[in-house]
Amino acid sequence: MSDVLQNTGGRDTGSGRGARSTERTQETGTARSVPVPAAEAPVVGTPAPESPGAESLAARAAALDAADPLAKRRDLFALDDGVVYLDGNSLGALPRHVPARMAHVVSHEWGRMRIRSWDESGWWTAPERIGDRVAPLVGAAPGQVVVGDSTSVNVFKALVGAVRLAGDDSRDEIVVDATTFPTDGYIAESAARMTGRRLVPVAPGDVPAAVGPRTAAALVNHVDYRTGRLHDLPGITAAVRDAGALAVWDLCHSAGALPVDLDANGVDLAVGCTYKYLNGGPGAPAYLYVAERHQARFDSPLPGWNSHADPFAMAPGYAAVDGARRGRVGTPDILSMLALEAALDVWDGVSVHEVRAKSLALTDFFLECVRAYVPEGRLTSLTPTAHAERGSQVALSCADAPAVMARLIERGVVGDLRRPDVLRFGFTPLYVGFADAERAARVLAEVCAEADAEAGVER
Ligand SMILES: Cc1ncc(COP(=O)(O)O)c(C=O)c1O
Ligand SMILES: Nc1c(O)cccc1C(=O)C[C@H](N)C(=O)O
Repeated sequence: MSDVLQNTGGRDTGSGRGARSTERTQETGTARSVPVPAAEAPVVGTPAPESPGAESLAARAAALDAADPLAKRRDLFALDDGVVYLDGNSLGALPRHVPARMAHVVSHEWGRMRIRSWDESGWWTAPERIGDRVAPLVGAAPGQVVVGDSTSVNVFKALVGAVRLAGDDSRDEIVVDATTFPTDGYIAESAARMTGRRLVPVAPGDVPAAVGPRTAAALVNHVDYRTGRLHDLPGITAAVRDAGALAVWDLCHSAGALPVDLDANGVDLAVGCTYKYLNGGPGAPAYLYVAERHQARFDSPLPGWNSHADPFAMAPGYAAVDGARRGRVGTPDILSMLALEAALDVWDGVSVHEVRAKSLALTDFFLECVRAYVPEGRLTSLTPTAHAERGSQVALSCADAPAVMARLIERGVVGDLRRPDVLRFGFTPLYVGFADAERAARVLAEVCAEADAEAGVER
């Protein structure tokens, strides 16, 4: 391979790691064994002379940043100048204005208004109001997205709801993305058992061939959390629907990073989190999309009182409310929900297409810098080079990934580790710039060289 990086295009590297068994041993976003970076830990400020081409790449980065229409958005976020934050695909950064907004919510709406806030501060309608703020970011017309609960819980609602919408008992299979983030796989397995269906795990690319008259629903991740591979949402959705089944998408790693176009692609149901590219904060509520055409028949497996047509009647029998609100369950987590609502302000005036263009330029440039700085064969890229197959993260693998990520974080380049050997770098176009990408690659090269020197490896 002539490339400095070997590229496995996001496919299994053949190292004997079954996707499932690896995924079941995931650690928290920043590997627990990795020291938390000091907020002020500086990154090397000037190009290291020994890095080939560093000066020209640094100059190119400066020019790209100067021409970047989104560059100013970074000022909206609380970030440390000396740190390159490439972990927004695990936890998005804090928009600066959120603490003051939350101080008002806590001291005034909760502290002074107390119970009146359910009506007068708009708490009761927050799930659907904020759903309508998320909707344009995922290409949905208003009235189809409701915010609340975790992604895991919404996967359950969406998948069981999809099987019920499919109706026909002869549709006795649920197809699931075999490379999925584990929670979706666990819940799909449970949903299959509960609904008396057989679970059929297949790679996303094989879903069109796997669906047929026996398929009730297919659950697929839009972007693979480990490799950063972007799956073909339009093509897979069309194949699933042509088979008479329902397409359910997990958008955790795509919403806020690239256009999703749920309505235009005829997606049936979708879920996603808001704490990654949407910057809603740790544990921010997730969302559920139910296409309008399905809403009247959507039969939630969690019919709590918040989705009752007349919740305050407190009637013993359940009667579902109309619309996206049917996806609600119980009392929403108002503080997290209002933090998310405030955080979404950073999207005002931003086009998702502009974000996508910058995301691709950033990941291209990062890969170019890694190729220039890191000796050939030291790292293997798991992220596809084709734009049509790439999300907004770069995943690089090497045998000593845990030690490499620990050193990177010590030096202020914050990515994360997915055991056993994946270094993940998330590029969040609203606050990551080209100079960040160049610095991250340069520090990565230094760290790899140090680790090699200590291990007595010559390249
Ligand atoms: C693709 C995907 N789905 C689901 C989840 C988990 O969702 P939650 O823990 O918020 O329920 C994550 C990340 O945590 C994820 O990356
Ligand atoms: N949700 C997380 C958490 O509560 C702690 C640490 C990490 C996370 C994550 O979101 C992990 C993430 N979904 C991933 O892609 O690996």
